[in-house]
Amino acid sequence: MSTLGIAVIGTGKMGADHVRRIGRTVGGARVVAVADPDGDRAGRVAAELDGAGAYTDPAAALAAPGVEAVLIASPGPAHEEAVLHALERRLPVLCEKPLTPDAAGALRIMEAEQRLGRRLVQVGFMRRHDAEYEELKQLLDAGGIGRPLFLHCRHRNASSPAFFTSDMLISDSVVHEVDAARWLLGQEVTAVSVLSPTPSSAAPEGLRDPRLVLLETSGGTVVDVEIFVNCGFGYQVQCEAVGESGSARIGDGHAMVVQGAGRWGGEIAQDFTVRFAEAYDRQLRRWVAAAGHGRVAGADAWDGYAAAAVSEAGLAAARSGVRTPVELVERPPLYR
Ligand SMILES: NC(=O)c1ccc[n+]([C@@H]2O[C@H](COP(=O)([O-])OP(=O)(O)OC[C@H]3O[C@@H](n4cnc5c(N)ncnc54)[C@H](O)[C@@H]3O)[C@@H](O)[C@H]2O)c1
Ligand SMILES: O[C@H]1[C@H](O)[C@@H](O)[C@H](O)[C@@H](O)[C@H]1O
Repeated sequence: MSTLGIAVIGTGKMGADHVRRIGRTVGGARVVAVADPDGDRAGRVAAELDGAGAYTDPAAALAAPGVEAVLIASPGPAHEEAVLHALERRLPVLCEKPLTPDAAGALRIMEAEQRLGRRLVQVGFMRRHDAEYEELKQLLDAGGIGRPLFLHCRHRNASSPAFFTSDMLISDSVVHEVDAARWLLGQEVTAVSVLSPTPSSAAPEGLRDPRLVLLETSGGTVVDVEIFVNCGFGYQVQCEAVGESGSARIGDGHAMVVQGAGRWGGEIAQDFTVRFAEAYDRQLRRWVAAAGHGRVAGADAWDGYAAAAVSEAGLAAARSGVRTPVELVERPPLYR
């Protein structure tokens, strides 16, 4: 059986995790090159692989022998350049979220794809591949709880990395809920408001954590998102949909519940690599299968662009304290 040769750009936490998944749990693909400006890190990841080249320059990794597809797991601001290089080579791309932190960068990627006349870019919005999210979408699509009125979302991380900024609570974290809401509801987000309480005393100095983000949608649904990236106790991603005739909730965790000594309870995942392990596997398997045929199997560049436009409006709303409308360009035919 032929296998898809993948170059992985960025070998930090997520890139190294994807490399392990491609080797262990995803069939039909192999990593043939990795790139990271931190050459030691790239070298350590490549050393675990059979014959993969390690590079400090992403462009050199894309030009390496056997590269047929690209997985980008560098920080968000570096995504645009890497995606455009991959498109110049007509390579299918799985780009970690956010596609770009800003709408203008995502538009440039869409323009490059339109010049090629093909969609080659998939965005790593992995919740679209999570079994619980898929079940909720099926229920909503089937009208199982009637017209959706609210999505109540909670997104909590045990702690944030040192490089995390107040803007990233919106552009790097809430961007997941933006995509999930657009996908679950089949609607665009039209306006954003942000409320920021007095920061938690556990938040690093200067970080506006937590925040409450309100999204209004084209179909009149209201989505509230609590984002709290230093909650201390674990990784929690929950979503309750409330419709005209019922409600449905996902993300409560399904670990064993233990009762004893006047208490009952279970464990909370500490990290996204645990909570979304199966979703990352499924995302990779679907992408590998689709990329082999020049297709995408998940969020595309339009979805990446729409999410970036909502993030931009969210950042403006957070600064001004004023409800901010989302301006989208007309959806090009390639993405309809
Ligand atoms: N889908 C998810 O649940 C999820 C989870 C975590 C991270 N992410 C995303 O994955 C990406 C990486 O996040 P991370 O947590 O692994 O960060 P990280 O800091 O652990 O790793 C980033 C790596 O990219 C390297 N890098 C920096 N600039 C680069 C460039 N120009 N080209 C190539 N590599 C470069 C860094 O040296 C580092 O090794 C981000 O886009 C992040 O939002 C997604
Ligand atoms: O980059 C990470 C990742 O996307 C996680 O899924 C999310 O929970 C974090 O908030 C974010 O910082």
